[in-house]
Amino acid sequence: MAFSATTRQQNIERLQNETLDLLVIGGGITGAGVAIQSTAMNMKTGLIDMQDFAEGTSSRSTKLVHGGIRYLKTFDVGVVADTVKERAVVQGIAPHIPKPDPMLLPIYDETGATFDLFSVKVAMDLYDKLAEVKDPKFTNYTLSREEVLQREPQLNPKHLVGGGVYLDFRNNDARLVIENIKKAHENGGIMASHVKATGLLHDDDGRINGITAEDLLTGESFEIHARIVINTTGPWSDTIRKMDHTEKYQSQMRPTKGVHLVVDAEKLPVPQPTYFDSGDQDGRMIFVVPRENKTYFGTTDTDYHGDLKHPTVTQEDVDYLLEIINRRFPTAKITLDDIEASWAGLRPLIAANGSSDYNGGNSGKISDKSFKEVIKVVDQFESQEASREDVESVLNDLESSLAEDKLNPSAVSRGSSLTSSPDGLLTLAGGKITDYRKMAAGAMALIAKILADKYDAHFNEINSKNLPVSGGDIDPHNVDATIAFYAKQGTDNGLANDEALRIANMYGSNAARVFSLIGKVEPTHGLSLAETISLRYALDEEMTLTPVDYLLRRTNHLLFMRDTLDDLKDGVIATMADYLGWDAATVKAQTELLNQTIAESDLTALKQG
Ligand SMILES: Cc1cc2nc3c(=O)[nH]c(=O)nc-3n(C[C@H](O)[C@H](O)[C@H](O)COP(=O)(O)OP(=O)(O)OC[C@H]3O[C@@H](n4cnc5c(N)ncnc54)[C@H](O)[C@@H]3O)c2cc1C
Ligand SMILES: O=P(O)(O)OC[C@H](O)CO
Repeated sequence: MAFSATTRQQNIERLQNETLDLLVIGGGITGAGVAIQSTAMNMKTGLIDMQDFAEGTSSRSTKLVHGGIRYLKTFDVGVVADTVKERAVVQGIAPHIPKPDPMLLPIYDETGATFDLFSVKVAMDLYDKLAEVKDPKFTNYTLSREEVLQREPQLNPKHLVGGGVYLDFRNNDARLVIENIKKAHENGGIMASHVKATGLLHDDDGRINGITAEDLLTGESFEIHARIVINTTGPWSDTIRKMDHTEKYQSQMRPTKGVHLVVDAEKLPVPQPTYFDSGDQDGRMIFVVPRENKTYFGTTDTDYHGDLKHPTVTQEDVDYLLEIINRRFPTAKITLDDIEASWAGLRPLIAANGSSDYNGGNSGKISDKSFKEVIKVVDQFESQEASREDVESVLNDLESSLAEDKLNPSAVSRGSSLTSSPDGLLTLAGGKITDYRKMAAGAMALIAKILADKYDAHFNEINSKNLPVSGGDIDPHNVDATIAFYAKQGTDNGLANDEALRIANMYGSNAARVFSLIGKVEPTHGLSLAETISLRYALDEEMTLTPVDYLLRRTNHLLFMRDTLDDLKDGVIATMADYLGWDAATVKAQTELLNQTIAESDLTALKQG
């Protein structure tokens, strides 16, 4: 189904002229999850993102679907229970994306270790129980020191006492977003990238009924009218909440930066995803993940106060991660020059969140600071110096005692928050990619209630656990055979087996649409047939507007194919220029943007000192 640059233009015109039931601000995984469910319920839904879909945190994660076994250490069992159960749900609705990939957790006998051999078994058993893992292929087990070293001989043997192996899933985060967005579009949603919410509109009763927006590609400003507006802007959530120009809204977000670095697999060969303590007694655990023929590792977890759009990798981040990696893999001797790619993302942590509140309602006592604010605003209310809304706003932003500022970033809950401002702006923030479906289902329950109560508008119920994303029409219990079946359509039409498998794995049940382009589009500008049909599909059906959209988010070439990227990029730019009718100035600008993105990713500036 066409979902192209032309579709974007048409959708912007529709957003200007039609009143929506629901407008979603933010096209990361949280907004995409709301949009797929609201459109499945036949709500007239619009979604805008000021960047490309998934260009925020949702393409900058550790690329896992996992419950966060380390959160058990901070007794955040609620988040783990909610999230780890969702692994199987996400795999069920997007079978071509998350893939089971058991994690090796080496245990070191050192001060501040998250687990010892006893507690890791307890944690893994609880993790499996919560996730209802029953397949003996995937149930957890422990390894002796020798068995761990047999698997990963490069690991430092000093103080190593053994290890655990438990099920988690690898993920393609940006692909999960775009497949939700595409399905929402297929359901009739009105989606547009590079459209920025610039202000909130209110009716005569002061209730939010839309936004002002700007098409960032043309500079055109316009209004979008909707019965309900939900803010799913992750790290930007406070920015939207404060657009009301009411200082009463306290910040609720505490973004922390996480960095990943990529090296060639030969530099750091790991047979499976590996997860261990930093060893710095900072509560951090570090992932080392094999992906394609690379290995990436991370992450840092540092409070962030900079530009939300462009978190960057600093020398300090690199030093922190390399020190840990070279200590845990002493023969690897990874240096800055070995880094081929990198990415930095911002966790949209909720400062005052003791766990997830999918339908509102927080847990934990309130902090002393909040307690004083409550007393003050109630006194002001009683002396008519404050309104009821003022009191409600302070209550809305209570800071739980569990998340005082002094908590170190890694101890802050990864739970989510669903709140409603006094003017009716909904905000769904925090959480993880792994529980995006559950977060959205909670929000949809509230949205459906508001539409019924306020507008007498009723919509069909859905079971979002059975709502496949675009490309997800695959039996989740028979993925490999189905992917192989799809791939055969590629090899039958002249593709090499590895090319056909890459396309089948990437697009799932949409692979047939990609392969159907063979014979209709001819390779140009030196691109292979496989790359040509993949790029054409991205342009026709994935609202791909720039080479960075394609090379970083629709595919992961920029991160995991750095060594062949230079042979590819000019052909991608030239082919897009033909398709989109770019003039020389646009080609130059897009080339510069791509080169700048690549230089930022491979840390050219740091390497040049
Ligand atoms: C380092 C790191 C590792 C992680 N690893 C994992 C993991 O492996 N597994 C997991 O489950 N979770 C992981 N997470 C958490 C997960 O990535 C996030 O919880 C999730 O991506 C947040 O998605 P979101 O849609 O809420 O926010 P975002 O993805 O940031 O989306 C918000 C969107 O809103 C848009 N926006 C902002 N302002 C406006 C505006 N004014 N108008 C229009 N659009 C606007 C932005 O452009 C952005 O695209 C990780 C997070 C980090 C930082
Ligand atoms: O929640 P953290 O701090 O473990 O960071 C996110 C991980 O890297 C993957 O979810």
